[in-house]
Amino acid sequence: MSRVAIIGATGSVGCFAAHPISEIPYVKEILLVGRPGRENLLEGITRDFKDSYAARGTDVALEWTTDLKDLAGSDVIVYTAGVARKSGEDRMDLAVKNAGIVAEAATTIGEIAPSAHLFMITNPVDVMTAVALKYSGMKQKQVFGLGTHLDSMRLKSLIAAYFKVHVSEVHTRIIGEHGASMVPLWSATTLGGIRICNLPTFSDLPVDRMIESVIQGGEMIIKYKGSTVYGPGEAIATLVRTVLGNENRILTVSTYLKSEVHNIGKGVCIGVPALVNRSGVTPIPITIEPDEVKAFQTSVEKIRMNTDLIFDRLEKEE
Ligand SMILES: NC(=O)c1ccc[n+]([C@@H]2O[C@H](COP(=O)([O-])OP(=O)(O)OC[C@H]3O[C@@H](n4cnc5c(N)ncnc54)[C@H](O)[C@@H]3O)[C@@H](O)[C@H]2O)c1
Ligand SMILES: O=C(O)C[C@H](O)C(=O)O
Repeated sequence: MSRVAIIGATGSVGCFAAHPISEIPYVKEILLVGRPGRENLLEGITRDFKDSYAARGTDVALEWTTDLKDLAGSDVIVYTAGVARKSGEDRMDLAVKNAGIVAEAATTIGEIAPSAHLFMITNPVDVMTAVALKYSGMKQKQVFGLGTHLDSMRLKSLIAAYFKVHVSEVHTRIIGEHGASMVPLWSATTLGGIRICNLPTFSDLPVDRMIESVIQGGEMIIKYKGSTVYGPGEAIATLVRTVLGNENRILTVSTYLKSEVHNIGKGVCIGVPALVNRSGVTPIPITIEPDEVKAFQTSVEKIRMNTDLIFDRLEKEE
């Protein structure tokens, strides 16, 4: 039975994620991690959750801490600490601020919990995954980010609604940046197992409008309600369950690329389809259409440039 730690647990997404994570059958302990000075808030959140566990009949031990040393023995560490964007900002605007926070924490995590899986949520998530990987010194398989999994779920929801089918009938994937340069893989999108491009009605599908809606998905929610919570929270729990349950699912997460996608993106952390199980995350080799290759190349270069800028800056600060 496993222990999951959530860093940034006083924040919107970290706090909510503790709820679906507590429903995962393999989870026996949850540790909520917050900053010193937030003790009362952490105690209040913990008491409130414990009431919900009693009401639901959940047998999970829940504790809180402000000391990263308590991460020892964690199986999965979900990292949600850092600043969130406000409406009108780009996720990349958070890179400098959050990189410093992530680099410091990742260094400690690598020392305290070197065999855990480190699962990054903090934005810009692709760049933060690279920072966490470098500064934790952990293995590539162990450090991954939510990447374009949430974007893929947003597209899945739009396609299901358009065709009036259950979401489970839709398989789709967005790869690349969790941001404006994301790349929808229509070539890998199926409805009831049939390639969507082979459906007579595919030409009517408002693909551009759908992708724009996914790109703007986070922005619109932040504009209307302040932060995205339930979508990312459930998506986080899916990944935690897949790892702890050794479920061998193929999910689109941010991971360290070698040559898996047309030899593009070596050394960059970005969203690609990956096998997810108890050993961690392994990107799977794929072949995609020429226009998708071109768009993925553009997305990779954007993330590579921003990651290099952040690494330079962090090195200068050391
Ligand atoms: N990848 C995704 O799909 C996805 C989804 C949702 C949120 N996010 C990102 O997750 C992060 C958290 O989002 P949120 O809405 O919960 O934000 P929030 O402002 O509600 O919470 C931020 C959390 O980080 C902590 N924090 C802030 N500055 C810190 C610092 N200097 N050191 C340590 N901890 C610090 C806060 O105490 C709080 O617990 C943001 O970067 C956001 O963009 C990513
Ligand atoms: O959009 C954001 O800033 C939050 C998150 O990345 C999301 O897509 O919900």
